[in-house]
Amino acid sequence: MPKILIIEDDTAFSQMLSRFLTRHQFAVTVSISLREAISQIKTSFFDVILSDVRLPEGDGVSLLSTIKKESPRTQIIMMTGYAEVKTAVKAMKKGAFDYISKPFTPDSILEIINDALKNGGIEEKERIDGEVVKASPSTSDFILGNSESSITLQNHVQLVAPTNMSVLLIGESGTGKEVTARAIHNTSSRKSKQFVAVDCGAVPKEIASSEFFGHVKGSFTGAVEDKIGHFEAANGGTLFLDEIGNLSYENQIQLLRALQERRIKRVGSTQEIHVDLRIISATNEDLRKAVAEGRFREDLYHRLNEFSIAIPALRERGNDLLQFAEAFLKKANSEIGREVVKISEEAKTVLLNYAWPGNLRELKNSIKRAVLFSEGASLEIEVLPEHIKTKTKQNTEAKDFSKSSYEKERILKALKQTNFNKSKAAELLQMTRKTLYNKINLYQLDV
Ligand SMILES: Nc1ncnc2c1ncn2[C@@H]1O[C@H](COP(=O)(O)OP(=O)(O)OP(=O)(O)O)[C@@H](O)[C@H]1O
Repeated sequence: MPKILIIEDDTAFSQMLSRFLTRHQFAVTVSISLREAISQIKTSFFDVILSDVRLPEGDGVSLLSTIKKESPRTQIIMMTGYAEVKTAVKAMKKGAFDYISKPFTPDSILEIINDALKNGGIEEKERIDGEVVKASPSTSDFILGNSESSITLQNHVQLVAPTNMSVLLIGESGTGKEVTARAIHNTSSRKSKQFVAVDCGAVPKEIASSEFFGHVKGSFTGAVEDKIGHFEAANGGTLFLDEIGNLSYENQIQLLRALQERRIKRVGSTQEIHVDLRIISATNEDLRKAVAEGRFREDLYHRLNEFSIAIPALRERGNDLLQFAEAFLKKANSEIGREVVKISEEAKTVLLNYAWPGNLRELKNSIKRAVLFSEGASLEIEVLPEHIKTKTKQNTEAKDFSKSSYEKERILKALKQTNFNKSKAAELLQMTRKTLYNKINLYQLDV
């Protein structure tokens, strides 16, 4: 169960928030002062800290460096009043994950927490900790697009969704593989059952069996209670295996066996459990190459790849980019309480001229930041990040980001620029830290 620390001196508000988050299966601790919060952080680990900006003993931003030092994996979300946006921006520059303006809606706080957990490499939405939380089928935000590549994508999704075929989604980071997997699940007959997403790169090899198949109490040190695994959690529904290429060879064998037999055993148990699930997996590397190099089992590759879908890079989606940008603008407005109603023509030209190596995720983040810096009702060129204005498709030339040599070079450069601070490098590269760690492993970078 993800752990959240709320730092807030308004006790009525913190109690209400605490009750709400507890109902949504978070383990919540509340601190009413900075001093109390510091002692909590020193003694316990929190996945996410929600801190008020203004606290009686000082500003919540001053806590950031202590948190980053004591617990670098913890994601911090600042809660602000409308007048405190500048402080929030300062907090984000100092490493806070995001901020939210008070008053906020229950949906928006849940969404930011989910994003923060994802950023920290924790799969939250369908977390499995003795109990299963149903994924919310959020297709309402899903944008189809009108470009040829978007239409082909849509046709493939429609075609394969009603079947039981295993689907392999192939695309660069941030192109929307997880969103597509959810769309397939939500259009399938399994939609009323669980969609469970697992980041295979984040599952430590040693405990992968327990993560996938569960365990019984006492089966190993640390198995203090019975736990169901991802397979059982997704029973009847869809299991989404993200970054499948990162699964160790040994774990590939276990996965293949479970898929062939459609039966699993919890670690430490002899009882077989029948599982009926659909597998959707995703990769941003060429798995055929991994097979040829002996890093990925061919039999598993064929089992996962009954149908493959290439998710187009944003630069291949033509003017759909503006449709995405406008939808992200609306979303950012509602999340951060702004009313930027349009994107200026000059800013649109800049957006269309940039190559977007980080794809939709990079566009979404750039629009959100631009909304944050916008002062009027129109998003102007000035609030767009500098590199977007200078690095156009033309001067990025044919340096296709999907080509690993270019990507590796870019990652190394960003790491050097940030003095090997991975959070900052990930920010610069417009990718999540999780993706950066995966890529460091993939390219075997010694950093
Ligand atoms: N069709 C879409 N409509 C609206 N938003 C989208 C769409 N596709 C992707 N997004 C947004 O783009 C971002 C990246 O999407 P997603 O996480 O699915 O990408 P991914 O390819 O799985 O990334 P990674 O390889 O890094 O795991 C998310 O914020 C998602 O909400």
